[in-house]
Amino acid sequence: MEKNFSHITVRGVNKVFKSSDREVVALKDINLEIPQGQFVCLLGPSGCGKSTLLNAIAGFSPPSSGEITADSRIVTGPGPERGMVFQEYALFPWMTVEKNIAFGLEIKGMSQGEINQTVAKLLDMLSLSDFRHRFPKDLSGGMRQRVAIARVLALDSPIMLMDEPFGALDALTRRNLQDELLRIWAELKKTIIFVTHSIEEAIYMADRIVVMTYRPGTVKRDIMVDLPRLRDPSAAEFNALKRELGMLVMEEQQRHHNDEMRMAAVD
Ligand SMILES: Nc1ncnc2c1ncn2[C@@H]1O[C@H](COP(=O)(O)OP(=O)(O)OP(=O)(O)O)[C@@H](O)[C@H]1O
Repeated sequence: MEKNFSHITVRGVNKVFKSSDREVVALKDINLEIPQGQFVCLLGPSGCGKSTLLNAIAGFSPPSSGEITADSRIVTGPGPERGMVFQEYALFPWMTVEKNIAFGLEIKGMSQGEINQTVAKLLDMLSLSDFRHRFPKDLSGGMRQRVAIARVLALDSPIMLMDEPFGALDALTRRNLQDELLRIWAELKKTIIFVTHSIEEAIYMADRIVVMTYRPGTVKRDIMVDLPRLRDPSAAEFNALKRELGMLVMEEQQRHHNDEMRMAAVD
């Protein structure tokens, strides 16, 4: 039997949303092979299907047709090998930071000793130790997102799916967390699929950038980024790639705009 070396495969995936008066082809014939340990950014303007694709890989919303595998198993729903980090933190407001991180481990039935050890390691890794007894409402956006990342890391999933995780943060906090995530990724060798509509963020973070088209969502360009890390956003190569990607994204942004104008004329 042929061995599957890709950590995630997406084969011939289509997704159509149907309502009484219209049909939206959110994904059309998406094919991706993602090896273990790769950091992939899905890039494109609003509405090009980035979240739809991520949710299909997460198993939250199955494709209309096609097949997705993770760890060589067909995805039919959420699974422990895939952890998800959302833009909106998704923390339990009634639990402290350490309880939020411990929650998934308690569900898994881990012993209290092991839980304490894992939580302490993650608090340290994400510089949260001084905040362990705080509730989410008493944390900044950046700190909350650190807790959200720690929660997913606690489950030790080899695959992390991240939907605009830093989209709501100010520029400085965002860069800080980007650096933390790169450090954790290098240390723990996770496979990461990271949705963003920031071109700079994609170039700063990714091994590979998949640029998507607006309606139907297809793969417009699949680019390997081989700039040395840590990347310097002021470097000439960084900016050359930024210009190239800017053109690609702008074309899709324009299609989005034209579509909205057409819809407004019909309504
Ligand atoms: N539940 C749904 N029902 C109907 N249409 C949907 C649904 N979810 C998404 N869509 C449509 O599918 C297309 C892709 O949406 P999706 O949210 O995946 O795009 P995106 O690239 O993630 O955008 P954003 O950056 O704004 O989150 C859009 O045209 C959207 O309107």
